[in-house]
Amino acid sequence: MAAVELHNVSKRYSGTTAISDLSLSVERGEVFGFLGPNGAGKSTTIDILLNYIRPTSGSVEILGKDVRRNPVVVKKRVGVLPDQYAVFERMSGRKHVEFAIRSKGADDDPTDLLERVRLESAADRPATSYSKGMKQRLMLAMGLVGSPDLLVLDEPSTGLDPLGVRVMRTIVREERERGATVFFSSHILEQVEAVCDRVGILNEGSLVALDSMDGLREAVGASSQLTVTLDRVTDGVLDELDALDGVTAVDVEGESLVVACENTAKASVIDAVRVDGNTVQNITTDEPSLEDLFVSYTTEEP
Ligand SMILES: Nc1ncnc2c1ncn2[C@@H]1O[C@H](COP(=O)(O)OP(=O)(O)OP(=O)(O)O)[C@@H](O)[C@H]1O
Repeated sequence: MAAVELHNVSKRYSGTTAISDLSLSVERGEVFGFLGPNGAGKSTTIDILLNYIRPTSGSVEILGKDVRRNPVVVKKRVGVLPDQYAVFERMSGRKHVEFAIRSKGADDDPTDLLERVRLESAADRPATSYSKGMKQRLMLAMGLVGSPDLLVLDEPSTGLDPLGVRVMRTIVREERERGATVFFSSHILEQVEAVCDRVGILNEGSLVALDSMDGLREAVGASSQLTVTLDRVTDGVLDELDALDGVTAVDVEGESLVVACENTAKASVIDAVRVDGNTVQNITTDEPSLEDLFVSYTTEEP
């Protein structure tokens, strides 16, 4: 049984399509990164899967239950770190956690939860006096109440200090070890890269990539750009490169050739440019990063 299933979900606001026919399945025990630039539709998707808003069409199942037909069951088994939150006036961090425990009918020890998010020394201060990162860690402690089967983290790294980023990563790993599923949304690839098993990239309301981190790395690593500076660029060199398998583009910049090619073709490129007795003066390679891949998926046709 999947932890999260979206079946052909669309959401239209007057004049705006926020989500378009989105289908997605997240397995139990998986840490899933939900990536996309601002306005891609991440929060809308999360609001639909948490049953905060109704989709225009399509349906959502969480842990095998339709969220519209079983809202209470779903709520009990899901922990959320929301994108937007406010703390209660005059209530300490500890009181916030105790409130969450009561609301969920759980029996967690508030001190344990506050220690997990490294707020033990500030636990009895009013939460209104916390920094943004501390408030976010407090919300995370509240999301962990009741050992949820699914933890939904909406943009969890915004506003976090380095300690907060470490706490977040540790907790995601601990939750995965416990067997929980984590659905982690972010517009920052680096933050999902460190913890996620699989990522989906959302752009303008549609999923444009869905792969394991390793799969994405392979896709990125499969091609690179070589810049080869020669003593002179001859027609013979260009003909040789044109004829090579795995070369996708060649640009001439003065005495340099900028060659886009598959990684496996790099050695042949270096051999080919030596035709006509040319001498190689310099070679540099430019490997695209996962960040480049994210940008390419979200700004142009991949
Ligand atoms: N209540 C609303 N009324 C009208 N349009 C909305 C509403 N909520 C979201 N939208 C639009 O839907 C689209 C998706 O917004 P959404 O907030 O889901 O994106 P996001 O990926 O979460 O962005 P961000 O990273 O900035 O939070 C945007 O074009 C947004 O303007």
